[in-house]
Amino acid sequence: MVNLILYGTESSPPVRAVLLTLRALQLEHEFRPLDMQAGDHLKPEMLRKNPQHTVPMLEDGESCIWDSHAIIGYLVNKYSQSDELYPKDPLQRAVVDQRLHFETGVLFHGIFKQLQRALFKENATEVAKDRLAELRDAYALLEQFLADNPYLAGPQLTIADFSIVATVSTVHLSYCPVEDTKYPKLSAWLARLSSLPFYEEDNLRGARLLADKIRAKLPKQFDKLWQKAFEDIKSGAGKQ
Ligand SMILES: N[C@@H](CCC(=O)N[C@@H](CS)C(=O)NCC(=O)O)C(=O)O
Repeated sequence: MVNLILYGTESSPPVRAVLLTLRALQLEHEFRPLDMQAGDHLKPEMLRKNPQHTVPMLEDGESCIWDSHAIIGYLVNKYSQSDELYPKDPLQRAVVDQRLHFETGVLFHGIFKQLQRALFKENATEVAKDRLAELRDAYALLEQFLADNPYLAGPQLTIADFSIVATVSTVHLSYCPVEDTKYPKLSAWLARLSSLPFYEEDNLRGARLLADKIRAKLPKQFDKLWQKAFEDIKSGAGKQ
């Protein structure tokens, strides 16, 4: 009997990576929402469970595990009958791990968190050109990761796809659309992930929540052309 409790907020990309994994593995769990604005994650009982006070945080019986990448690997290792989502073969696993580290170091902490800090802590009203350039470089790398395969770590869906789609879909909907003409493989991959039956509930809904907050902070960057690109994407996003 599985006794899993996930703490977090659905707008958080790493939380959504865990939700996607739980769903793909059909694992029963309880989701305990935390109000991050109100500082729920900093309360003493939460700090005892996770001194780093980040979400997602997973409680499995007596054990607490945090960092989405550690959590999603753990879930497959412990609960999956098959190793498809996180292959045991050393080389295949190294490719998945590389993608997971890319998400942590480059996409999330290198780019996305910097943007969030600028917008929500420093009250910036534009995405700095350097930040956009870094993100486009990251998109170009992802395009290369997808050169020979439909998924980021090979011919089959893995936890690397869940981790990266949670962040990429958020920036795609908020300030840097994955344009089909520039990044055809990445755009097709996003559509492929979007067609998973649980994608809307476990990722898109939360991604939209956060993207709406980010876009509201960027009034100057939304001239008519820019706006139109987003309207097109938004209206098509649920159908992909
Ligand atoms: N690399 C971590 C990032 C976790 C993270 O920074 N989460 C944010 C929410 S998106 C958070 O908990 N921020 C609150 C804090 O750091 O106190 C992961 O993948 O779990």
